[in-house]
Formats: sequence, structure tokens, C-alpha cells
Amino acid sequence: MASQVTFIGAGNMAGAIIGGMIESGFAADAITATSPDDAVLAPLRERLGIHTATDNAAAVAEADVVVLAVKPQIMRQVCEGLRDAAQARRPLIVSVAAGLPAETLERWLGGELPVVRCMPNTPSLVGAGAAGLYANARVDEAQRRLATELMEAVGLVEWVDDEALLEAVTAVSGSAPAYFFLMFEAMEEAGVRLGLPADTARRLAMQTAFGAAKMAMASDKPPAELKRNVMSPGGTTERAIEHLEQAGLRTALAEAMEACAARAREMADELGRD
Ligand SMILES: NC(=O)C1=CN([C@@H]2O[C@H](COP(=O)(O)OP(=O)(O)OC[C@H]3O[C@@H](n4cnc5c(N)ncnc54)[C@H](OP(=O)(O)O)[C@@H]3O)[C@@H](O)[C@H]2O)C=CC1
Ligand SMILES: O=C(O)[C@@H]1CCC=N1
Repeated sequence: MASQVTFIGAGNMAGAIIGGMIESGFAADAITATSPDDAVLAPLRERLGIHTATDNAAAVAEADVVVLAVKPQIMRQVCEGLRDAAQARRPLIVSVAAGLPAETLERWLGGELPVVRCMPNTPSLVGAGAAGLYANARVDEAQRRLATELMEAVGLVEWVDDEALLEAVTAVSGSAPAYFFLMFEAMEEAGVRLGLPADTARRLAMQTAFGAAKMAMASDKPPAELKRNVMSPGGTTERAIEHLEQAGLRTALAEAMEACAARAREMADELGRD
């Protein structure tokens, strides 16, 4: 029988992973999602055919894998409500929450449990996610494979062996779809100022990002060389790249990513205190 996977929380991130799992052929029957609000669950039930529940503990009582997908700020209260069910069932816990350490989650869940911390991203919805995973010492090989299988159903999986590296993963991929969406906004606005209809500028910018990523992934050349190949000497791209460098795009990205990782550490300190 397939492993039963229960998602605690059915918001943006859980919805993206569940949607991607179904798309990649996971049995809807093996997936349960919970929310305090049945209005959030009804479309998932009707559109995807998964099980839903408003009682978190009851859903955990039948799970092999419990994916914790609520906001970090309410994770403690949610985990404490799951204590008895989690200790009785001892499922693999997969947390997608930013910041919160595995040890803190175990404590809130009432004791030692196998915990995989996962930092996914929302393109999981279209099977193009990128996730960093870390397992605590209580996760066995079969559970590691299960977590890999779950997240590979929705995209790329990279394991890290130092939990602190998940902060870097958050900066490089967890939060990063938003950086690209910001670029799409900015490129569309600039395209409109240059005279293009907004939807034409948007489509061209998005297709170009898609093409650039696809080409870079298929190539054995480093991005710097692919970039040089677009830059004819004395041409248009060279002028554009000079502007981006002078305007400090590299520094802005580095600082934004450092701030992102620092915020993950801050959240662990703020929320993990007893
Ligand atoms: N969004 C993203 O791109 C990413 C998010 N994450 C992590 O994913 C987690 C969820 O984020 P996200 O999906 O964006 O947030 P959402 O707010 O979209 O989803 C959280 C869901 O949990 C529900 N919820 C609230 N209380 C409970 C409860 N007691 N039991 C069950 N469900 C409950 C909320 O319902 P209601 O709205 O009714 O309160 C909401 O639907 C966070 O920990 C975040 O750090 C990680 C990587 C990327
Ligand atoms: O912004 C956040 O806190 C979450 C975690 C990574 C992406 N979204």
C-alpha cells in the first residue's frame, strides 16, 4: 500500500506540492490535507480528489508522513496539538517551515522523532520546484528515500548534511521565485515604457527567462560564458550588462540573499524560545 501523506496546512506551499504530486501521478487517495477552514479544503477535495480533514490530530493518526506546512509563527501551537498523535504513530515529519530547527520541532512534538526539514519553492506546483532537504539522525534510509521520492515528484532535490545550510537554500531557491517575479514585473514595466503592449512584454520576458534557464541547464558552459556569447562587442547587450553591473545588481542580489538567510536565523531565535 502507498505511504499515507498528511499535509498539516493547505495554503500556498502545501497546495503547490500536492498539485505537483497529483500531476506527477501520486495517488490522490494517499494524500490528506488539513485546515481549520473547510472552505479552503473543498476545492482541493473536489478538484484533486484528495482526502481532507479539519482535525489535525485525527489526520496524523493515520499518516506515514506528516508534512508540516503552516506558517512558522503558528507552528508551535500546531505541533503541540499533534503531540499525542505524533508520539503514538511516530510518522516521518517533513517540515517545510522557514527557519525552525528540527530539534525545536521535535521538542514541540513531544520528543524524539524522525524529522526531515525541507525548503521547497512554489514552482513545485508545475513540477519545476527546487528543494533543499536535511534529515536528523533519527531518519532511516527508507524514510530518506520516501522524502526524496515525495519532493522529486515536484522537482529537483538537493540534500544538505549541515542543517544551517538550509538558510542558504532559502536564499538561493526557497525565496528566489519572488526575485524572478520581481524581474518580470520590472521588465514588463520597462518594455511598456519602450512602447510594447504589457502582455507582449510579459510573454517575451517570461519566455526568455524560461529559455535562458533551459539553455543553461542543458549546457556544460558556465553562465558567464553563455552571457558573453550574447554580448557582441560594441553591441546592445554589452551596453545593458554594463548598466546592470554599474547599478549594482550583483551587490543587491548578494545583500538580499544574506538578509534572507539572516531572517531565517532570526525566525529560529524568535520562535524557538521556550
Ligand atoms: N510560500 C512559499 O513560497 C514557501 C513557503 N514555505 C513555508 O511553507 C509554510 C507555509 O507557507 P505558505 O503556504 O506560504 O502559507 P499559507 O498561509 O498560504 O498556508 C498556511 C495554511 O495553514 C493554514 N492553517 C492555519 N492554522 C492551521 C491549523 N491549526 N491547522 C492546519 N492548517 C492551519 C492556514 O489557514 P488560514 O489562512 O485559514 O489561517 C493556511 O491555509 C511556511 O512555514 C513557510 O515558511 C517554504 C518555502 C516556500
Ligand atoms: O517568505 C517566506 O518566509 C517563505 C519561506 C521561503 C519562501 N517563502
